[in-house]
Amino acid sequence: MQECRLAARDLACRRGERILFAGVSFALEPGEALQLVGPNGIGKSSLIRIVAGLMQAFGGAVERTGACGLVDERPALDPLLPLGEALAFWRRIDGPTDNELARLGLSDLADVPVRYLSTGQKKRAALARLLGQDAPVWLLDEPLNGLDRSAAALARELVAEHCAAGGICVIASHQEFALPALRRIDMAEHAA
Ligand SMILES: Nc1ncnc2c1ncn2[C@@H]1O[C@H](COP(=O)(O)OP(=O)(O)OP(=O)(O)O)[C@@H](O)[C@H]1O
Repeated sequence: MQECRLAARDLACRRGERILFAGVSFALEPGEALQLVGPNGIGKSSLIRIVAGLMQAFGGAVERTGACGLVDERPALDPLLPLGEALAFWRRIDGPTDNELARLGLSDLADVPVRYLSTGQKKRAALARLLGQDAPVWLLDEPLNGLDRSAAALARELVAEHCAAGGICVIASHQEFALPALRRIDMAEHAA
């Protein structure tokens, strides 16, 4: 696993004219995970996007060592391509990987265009892409949404394995995660 660290100092976020949150700080070392909790609209996804570098913070700073992989509701897979080819596109960039299709129970869907996949199958495909990416910092926005019980159990297992291997994970989720080194931030405590 590539070296990794992730820290946020006094982060604040503004969307439109509204300050969503302020004063969010954390520091994660290899093997540690952070769960963001709080009601709908409090700013969990916004915080994930700031940490991913997709949105500018209104205040504060993020320091990250190591590549990050993001899973949110928009899988980075070409909707027009069969799933196998859509993942192969990334494999050409990320390098060869173990058979992540099989791990996610997607082997039979390699020929199905991404746009025809169900919600849960798309989420599994996004997790397959994440595995292939081999990034030490995982940013997971509602990773269990749409997954059936066994796929949700697998996703939790993947997160636990990733942390056990020295990775870092930030998870925005309303579901419980049981991890040895899990911290929680209740975003409601930082609402501005
Ligand atoms: N482009 C935008 N301009 C203004 N406000 C926005 C924009 N995008 C999102 N918002 C608002 O920012 C707030 C926070 O949204 P965000 O998706 O970060 O919340 P969340 O905590 O992840 O919610 P959920 O639990 O429903 O996923 C919401 O009130 C949303 O309407």
